[in-house]
Amino acid sequence: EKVEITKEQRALIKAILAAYDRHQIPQDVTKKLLQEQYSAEENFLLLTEVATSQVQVLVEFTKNIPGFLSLDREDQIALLKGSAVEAMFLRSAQVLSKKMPSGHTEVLEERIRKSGMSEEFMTPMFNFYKSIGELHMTQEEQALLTTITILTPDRPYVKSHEAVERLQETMLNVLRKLCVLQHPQEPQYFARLGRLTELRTLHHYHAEMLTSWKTNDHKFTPLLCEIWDVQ
Ligand SMILES: CC(C)c1onc(-c2c(Cl)cccc2Cl)c1COc1ccc2cc(-c3cccc(C(=O)O)c3)sc2c1
Repeated sequence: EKVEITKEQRALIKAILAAYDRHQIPQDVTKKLLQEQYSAEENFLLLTEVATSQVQVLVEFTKNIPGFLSLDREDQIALLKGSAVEAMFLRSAQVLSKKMPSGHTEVLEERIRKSGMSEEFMTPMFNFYKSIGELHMTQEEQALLTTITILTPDRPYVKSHEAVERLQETMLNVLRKLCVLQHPQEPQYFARLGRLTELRTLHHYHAEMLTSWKTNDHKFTPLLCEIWDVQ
């Protein structure tokens, strides 16, 4: 049967896309990735700076997700803490899969590979980046996928599970229709997007990455310590 996007769903896509485009890491932060010299310390510091800026951007973006601010306040925090790593994998994946004209791709890959991270995380991380690159997501799909990741009901300490689930379901319905309309040649496309739940295993790896950095006495910013419960 014909897939129709309703007026409300179109308004939802417009609001989420506008928020996604409006909240970006400032140029002066991302420009440093291109300029500063290379060393494990410098790379780690730059990645920490960009990640911190990305969290600030993520908080602003999340506040513009229709319905998010009407959730219980503690649940809003729990959703942000629970999804930050996954949202940042998605964002850095856009950069690494040459989706961004900014020319950061090679530089970012180099700095991530040489940031003092244990080798064992490189393979799963760059496999994920490769699978994202092969999806050729549109801007709307990226924005909606980030929104759906943030609105995952089963994060630690979320109390009103149903309220979050209802919001996420609304967004999933829109994304499902978008995928059919924007990738008619690939009926499995939405299912492939769903397989990004491998994001969760990356989240698990990331917790170990943080520990390995910490044991090597790497410092994080107060915001990252708060959102990742480190220190
Ligand atoms: C604290 C730090 C050492 C760290 O710990 N774990 C991770 C991580 C790593 Cl490695 C990989 C995945 C996820 C995480 Cl969370 C990080 C670095 O995380 C980030 C987070 C966001 C972004 C956005 C970027 C970016 C570049 C150019 C342009 C743009 C743009 O949006 O224009 C964005 S780079 C970048 C690096």
